[in-house]
Amino acid sequence: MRYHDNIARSTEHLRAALPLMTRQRAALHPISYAVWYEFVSAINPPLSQAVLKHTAQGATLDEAQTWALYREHIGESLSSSDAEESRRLSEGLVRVLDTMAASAAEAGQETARFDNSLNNWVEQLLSSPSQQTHQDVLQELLNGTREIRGAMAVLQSQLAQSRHEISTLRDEVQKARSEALTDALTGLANRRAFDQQLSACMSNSPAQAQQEAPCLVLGDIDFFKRINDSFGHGFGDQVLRIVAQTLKNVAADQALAARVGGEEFALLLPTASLGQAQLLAEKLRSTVAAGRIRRGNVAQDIERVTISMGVTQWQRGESANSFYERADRALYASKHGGRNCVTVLEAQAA
Ligand SMILES: Nc1nc2c(ncn2[C@@H]2O[C@H](COP(=O)(O)OP(=O)(O)OP(=O)(O)O)[C@@H](O)[C@H]2O)c(=O)[nH]1
Repeated sequence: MRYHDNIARSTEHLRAALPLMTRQRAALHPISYAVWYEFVSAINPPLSQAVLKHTAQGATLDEAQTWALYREHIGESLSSSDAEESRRLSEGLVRVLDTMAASAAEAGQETARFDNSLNNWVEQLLSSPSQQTHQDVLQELLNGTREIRGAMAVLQSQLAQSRHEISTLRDEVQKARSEALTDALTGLANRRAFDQQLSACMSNSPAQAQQEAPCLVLGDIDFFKRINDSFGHGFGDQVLRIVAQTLKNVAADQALAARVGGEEFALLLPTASLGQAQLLAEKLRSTVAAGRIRRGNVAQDIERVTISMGVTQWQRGESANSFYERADRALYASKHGGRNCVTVLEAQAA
């Protein structure tokens, strides 16, 4: 998932995006919402520039332009499940907006009618000295006021209902966002969250060569297939959850812990020396190796679980792929070196 604003920020973006969206010629659908959300949250500079270019001198975006901007600057980064979730939530948003717009229009008509009546009544009062006319007009005024009060009460309750729906939608957006970044089995960050953090880490890394750059620790459970084959997939899952918990404990607040593949894990340290990353990897390796995992209620320990690790540090200017591949090479050096060990690969030596 590419969006990680908290509720307050995303509500601000929603408020900023809605008026912009409704000003365009394109319909209010998930695609236009994605374009305007990314525009107002400034997370996608190329998209923002393209939008500004298209909307220079008061021009508005039509359907085809909106889709083209989406395809060129957003589309490929969204998975189909994101798109489906986004479609569902945006439909909800459009429904709420439609209801609010209809209620506001109705209340507006009601107020205009009342205003007309008021003018008539004032004219009648001023032009007729008759007591009876005065009484009739006052009665009509009373009835008219009751009606407008009733219409306002309906509008207020519809607005309260819309507020409630928006708040539910906001919660759903938040939940969807968090689910899209979390590995369902282990609760760790998933590969997508990891990739996002990795590129954020690389772009936020200080330019000075003497400051520490991000380090990456990759770990892969040894002979995991054998664990699955011997004790079943359910037990394999349990092992994955326990190793993930160990990762979380070891990483604490020093590193992002993620499950990046079936039985493959990663620790991303935003700023650390290679030595510190190696120490963390060693701590993780030894903690996993020292643990014993019990199968259900059977009071019998299985063979210990071990994990092989690869460690490296980002070299300024290199791509995320090259950084990740070096950590992977270090990991496979550990596998070929007998497993249950840590291999460190420096960028210059790779
Ligand atoms: N239980 C369970 N197994 C999984 C999951 N994802 C992948 N696997 C299994 O993980 C196993 C990985 O096996 P291999 O890639 O052969 O690796 P390995 O047996 O750990 O061997 P080495 O890595 O060489 O030590 C496969 O049997 C996959 O089916 C999962 O979510 N749950």
